[in-house]
Amino acid sequence: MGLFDRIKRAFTGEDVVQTPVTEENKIVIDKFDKGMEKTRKSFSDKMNELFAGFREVDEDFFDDLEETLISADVGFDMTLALSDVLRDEVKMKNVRTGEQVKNVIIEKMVEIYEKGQTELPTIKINEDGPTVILFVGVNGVGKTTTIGKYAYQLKNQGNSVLLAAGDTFRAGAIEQLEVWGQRVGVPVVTSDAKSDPASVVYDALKQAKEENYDYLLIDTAGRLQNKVNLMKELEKINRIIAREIPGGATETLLVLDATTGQNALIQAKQFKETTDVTGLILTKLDGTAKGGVILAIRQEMDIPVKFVGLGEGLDDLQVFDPEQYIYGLVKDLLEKK
Ligand SMILES: Nc1nc2c(ncn2[C@@H]2O[C@H](COP(=O)(O)OP(=O)(O)OP(=O)(O)O)[C@@H](O)[C@H]2O)c(=O)[nH]1
Repeated sequence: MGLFDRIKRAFTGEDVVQTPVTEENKIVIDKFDKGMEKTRKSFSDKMNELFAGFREVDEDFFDDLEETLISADVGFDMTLALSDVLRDEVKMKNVRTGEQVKNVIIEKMVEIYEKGQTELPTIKINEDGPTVILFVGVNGVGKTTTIGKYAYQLKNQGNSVLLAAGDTFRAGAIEQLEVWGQRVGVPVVTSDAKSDPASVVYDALKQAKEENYDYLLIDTAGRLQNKVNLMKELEKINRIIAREIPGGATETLLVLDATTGQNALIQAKQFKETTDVTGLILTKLDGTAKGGVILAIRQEMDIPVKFVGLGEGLDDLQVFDPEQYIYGLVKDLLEKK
C-alpha cells in the first residue's frame, strides 16, 4: 500500500496501518510523532485559522491559502503547485465545504510529495568496499553530530567504521570529531589544523582499504561564504577519492539545519552547484516549527532527503520516512474530523 492510500485510510476514519507493526517500528513512529510536534502544531494552527474564517472557495480563499502555506515554510513552488491542482479539483469534484477542501489539500500534498515513489530512501553501498560517504554542509548545521550518530548506527549493525576529520579549517572541528569517535568507539584519522584536508582524506582512504573497513565517513569544512574555495576543496577531495575508489564517493550527503527554514533550501541549491550531492540530511527537525521546508525541498530539488535528526540522542538520526513525516504534519487536521 502506497503512502497516498495509507493517508487516505486516515480520511475514512481508519488508522494509518503500518505493516507489520513491530516494536522497532513503534519506536520510529513515536520518534517521528514527537519530532514533528512543533511543525505539526504550527501547521495545524495556521490551517485551522484559515478554515475558521472559511466561507466559500473563491479567489480570496486561494489568496489566503497561498499565504498560509508560504508562512508554513512549504515553499513558493509547492504552494503554487498545490493551489493549481486544488483549483482543478474543486471544479471537477464540486468541492464546497471547508472540510472537503481541507481533505483535498492534504490528499494533493501527499500526491505531490510522493511523485510515484513509495519506497524508503536508502544509502548506496560499495560492494567492493569501503563505502565512502562524504558529509558536506556549512558550519553549525550539526554535521559532526550527524556523523557521530550515523557511525553509531553503522557500528551497531555490525559494520567497521572509520572517520576522517576533513574539516581542518576549524580547529575545534577535529577535536569534536575525535570526541565522537571515542564516544562511539570508532577510530578517527586526523592531521594538524590548517593542513590540507585532501591529505587527511588520502590517509583515511589508505587505512580504510588496507584494514578493510566497511565504511569511511568523511567530515568536510563548509565555507559557503567562499564558494570558489569550497568548490576547489571538494573537487580535490573528490579527485583523490576517485583515484583510490573506482566510481568515487559512494554518497555525498548534504547536512542542512531544518531550523533555518527557507535558508536550508537556499543552501541546498548552492551546494548542488558546487558538488554532486546525492542525498540530504535535515537535522534538528525536533527543534523547529519550520519542518514544512522538507516539502519545499521535495518540490524544488531532485535530491532525496535520506535522514532526519529528531533529537540530540545517539539514536535520534532516523531514515527519512515520507509517510511518517506527512502524517506527522497533518495528523491533527485529520483528527479534527
Ligand atoms: N535537537 C537536536 N539537536 C541537534 C540535532 N542534530 C544536532 N543537534 C545539536 O546541534 C548542535 C550543533 O551540532 P554540531 O554537530 O556540534 O554542529 P557544529 O559542530 O556546530 O557544526 P558542524 O559540525 O560544522 O555542522 C549540537 O548541540 C547538537 O547536539 C538534532 O537532530 N536535534
